[in-house]
Amino acid sequence: MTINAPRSALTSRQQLRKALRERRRALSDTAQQHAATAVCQQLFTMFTSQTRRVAGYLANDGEIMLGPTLAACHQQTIAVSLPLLHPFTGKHLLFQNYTPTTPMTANRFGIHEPELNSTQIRLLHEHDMLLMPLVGFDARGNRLGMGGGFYDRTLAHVYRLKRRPLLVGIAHDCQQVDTLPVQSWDIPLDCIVTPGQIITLSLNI
Ligand SMILES: Nc1nc2c(c(=O)[nH]1)N(C=O)[C@@H](CNc1ccc(C(=O)N[C@@H](CCC(=O)O)C(=O)O)cc1)CN2
Ligand SMILES: Nc1ncnc2c1ncn2[C@@H]1O[C@H](COP(=O)(O)OP(=O)(O)OP(=O)(O)O)[C@@H](O)[C@H]1O
Repeated sequence: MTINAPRSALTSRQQLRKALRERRRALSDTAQQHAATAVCQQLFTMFTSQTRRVAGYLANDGEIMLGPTLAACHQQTIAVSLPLLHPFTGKHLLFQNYTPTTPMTANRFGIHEPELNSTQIRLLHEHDMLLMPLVGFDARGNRLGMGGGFYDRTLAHVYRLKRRPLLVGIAHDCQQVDTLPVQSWDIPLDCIVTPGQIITLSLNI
């Protein structure tokens, strides 16, 4: 598939990404800890007795930490997966089962990910919820990520699945902007969770 976008749209996306990444990196440790706890509480209002497996991430670059959420999932026997960069394409993500004893390794961005173990890979449809770190978002559910297109490529066919995970963006409130330029390849989110709000965008919730 060839994906084209006007140069002006790409530039403003890049400028916005830089500004919003600086904004979240500027948050204090205390603000980060409050955010992590608040998001954990928000997410646990969304989990149900049917929630069996959630894909998270290990925070990087000022993203909201999911430590409290993943620990609470572990306690409540909700299985957790983490993303790892696809070893062959390098452009997609795989999701692998994660427990506190999983061997980890740093990927090419310095983010820790599970060491590849094919028996522990979990497919998209095996997840009830995918928690995706956002660089920016708007109230309509448009999302800006790190710019690698990893989530967009990985989720390109998610709507064709018979059973699919809820797509939940996680961000600080200060990452909200009025309107984000939309790209043709963007995958709409079902919901955005911040420490201060839950924005519901689809009827699936
Ligand atoms: N915590 C976390 N894990 C994640 C993601 C994420 O956004 N957050 N990803 C979501 O996609 C994937 C990794 N994607 C990333 C894309 C760009 C950069 C990044 O820092 N880029 C640098 C340039 C780095 C380089 O090329 O050496 C930069 O833009 O400054 C990091 C991760 C998989 N794991
Ligand atoms: N389905 C796809 N197939 C091929 N390339 C894609 C696809 N989706 C996105 N891309 C490419 O990925 C690049 C980054 O996209 P974009 O700026 O939307 O990143 P992002 O949404 O911030 O990143 P991410 O998905 O990693 O969070 C774009 O250059 C785009 O061409």
